[in-house]
Amino acid sequence: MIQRYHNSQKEVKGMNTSELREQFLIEDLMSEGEVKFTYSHYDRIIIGGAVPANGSLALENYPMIKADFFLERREMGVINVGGAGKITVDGKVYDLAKKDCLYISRGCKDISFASIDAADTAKFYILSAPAHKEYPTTLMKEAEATPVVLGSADTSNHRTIHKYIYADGIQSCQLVMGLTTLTTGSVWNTMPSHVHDRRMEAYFYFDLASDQTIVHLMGEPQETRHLLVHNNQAIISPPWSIHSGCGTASYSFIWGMGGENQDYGDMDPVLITELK
Ligand SMILES: O=C[C@H](O)[C@@H](O)CC(=O)C(=O)O
Ligand SMILES: [Zn+2]
Repeated sequence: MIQRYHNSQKEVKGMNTSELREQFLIEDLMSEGEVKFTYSHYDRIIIGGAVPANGSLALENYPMIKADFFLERREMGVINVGGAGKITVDGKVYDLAKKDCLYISRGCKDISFASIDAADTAKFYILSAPAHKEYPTTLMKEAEATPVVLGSADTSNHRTIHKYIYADGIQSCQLVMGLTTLTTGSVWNTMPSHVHDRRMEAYFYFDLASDQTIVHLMGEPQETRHLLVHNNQAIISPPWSIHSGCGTASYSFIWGMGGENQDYGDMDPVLITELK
């Protein structure tokens, strides 16, 4: 498990490309046969990926969290972005097709990830946040999440948002999670952009062609920086930072948050004309 500490706005203004990437980009997340985690000190979110191939991968305990087991004091959200897979939670098996989401309760001990077909592996994107109580482990299929369509072709940001874990969806202590898919030809996400000082956010980009890229914008609204992000990579967005991106082709991404509230609409919008 890799650890990433906080950075102040002032510090970030002075960073060069590699410093920004070291702090805010997670490049190596989905690796066949492995489970990988990054512990971010923004709201103590753990960001991870599990790609089981032949045989299942167990969720192990990590000395860094000083717990008896991973979810002793934590909750977890998982979304599959690959082929069909299954997650076993204390003996109960949940089937996750692509874009299905599983919330796993605090207190669950034996968790393992598996693919149905080793030639078309599942790719599980994982977020975990500290949790003060148990909420039921709940599976939500993509079709069960009410889609919200935003943007338009005129502004190249036509996209569909699926909300899974949030105040009006799967119940959790603090985790918020969902995914957004751009319509072919649309390339802009989260524009107009926003900040939410009450919550950090992480984006995980997927379904981007391997020879394409996304110019991800971060930073204070009047002090933006960019990260060139490739398929299956994640970014960490501090609470004071915008998080928005423009792809060289269409793509999807998982957004997830931890912090003060689970109100999806808690965003302080930034006018496009005020961005610098
Ligand atoms: O706080 C919410 C998040 O930034 C995302 O849900 C935004 C998003 O998916 C989009 O506009 O496409
Ligand atoms: Zn946001």
